[in-house]
Amino acid sequence: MPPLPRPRRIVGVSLKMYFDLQSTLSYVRGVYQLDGEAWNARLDLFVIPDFVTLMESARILESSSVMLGAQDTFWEDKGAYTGEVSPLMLRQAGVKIVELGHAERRAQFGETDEWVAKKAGAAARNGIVPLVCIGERTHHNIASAAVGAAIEECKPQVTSVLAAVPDDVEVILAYEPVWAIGAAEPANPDHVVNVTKALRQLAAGRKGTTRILYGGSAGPGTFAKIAEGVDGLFLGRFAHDINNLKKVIEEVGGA
Ligand SMILES: O=C(CO)COP(=O)(O)O
Repeated sequence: MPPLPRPRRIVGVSLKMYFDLQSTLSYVRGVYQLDGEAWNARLDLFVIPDFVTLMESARILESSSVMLGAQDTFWEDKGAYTGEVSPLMLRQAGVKIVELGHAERRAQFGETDEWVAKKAGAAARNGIVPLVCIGERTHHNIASAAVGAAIEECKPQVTSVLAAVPDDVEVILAYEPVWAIGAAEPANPDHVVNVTKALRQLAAGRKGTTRILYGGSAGPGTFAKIAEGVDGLFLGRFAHDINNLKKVIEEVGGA
């Protein structure tokens, strides 16, 4: 099969719950300053702060191309759902991307593929790009077995989401092997390339853009080794130093 044309590259960071209010806003201001770098590198840049700082973050990023993301959403727009966050309101607040099904949410808050798919549908319905995190929980020692097992585990995570969103909307899939999150180093590059190539085939027939990111202890030096399989990186801790985010933007633009 001929290789599929590749979409525009994209780099972003989720702050999870690492920062307080002031440090979150100062980080978002730092990302705003990198808008020009991202433009020069011809890639999209996004930042995902917590819910509390979303409105203020939207104001900071207003005059830039940096895309604002949220860390989750509920699947209904309105109603008696105490404590949940509406995708309609996220869109009204300026959110362009919503992260769904992160491994931490799946493990600690019981997120299922079914919920993630419903949330992805709700995001798409509201004109927000779903960024769906997928990945296998355990790592097999034998490389060939590890690839096959990872693909098998990721497949239902992907297909349930693709079935829940219209074919012509953009979807971002973040391949984040659970065992590589919060680790010292990212997953083995061959493993990432082999798994993401297979995941790309699952979305091959879609009319909408599907971009595939890698996440899990990613930082400067990660992208070049896996560029064959992915369209960018989803960063965590190693982007807390904003200079690392700058380096990654340059690397992803240059690779
Ligand atoms: O989970 C991640 C991004 O969503 C990755 O986090 P770390 O890069 O801190 O491992």
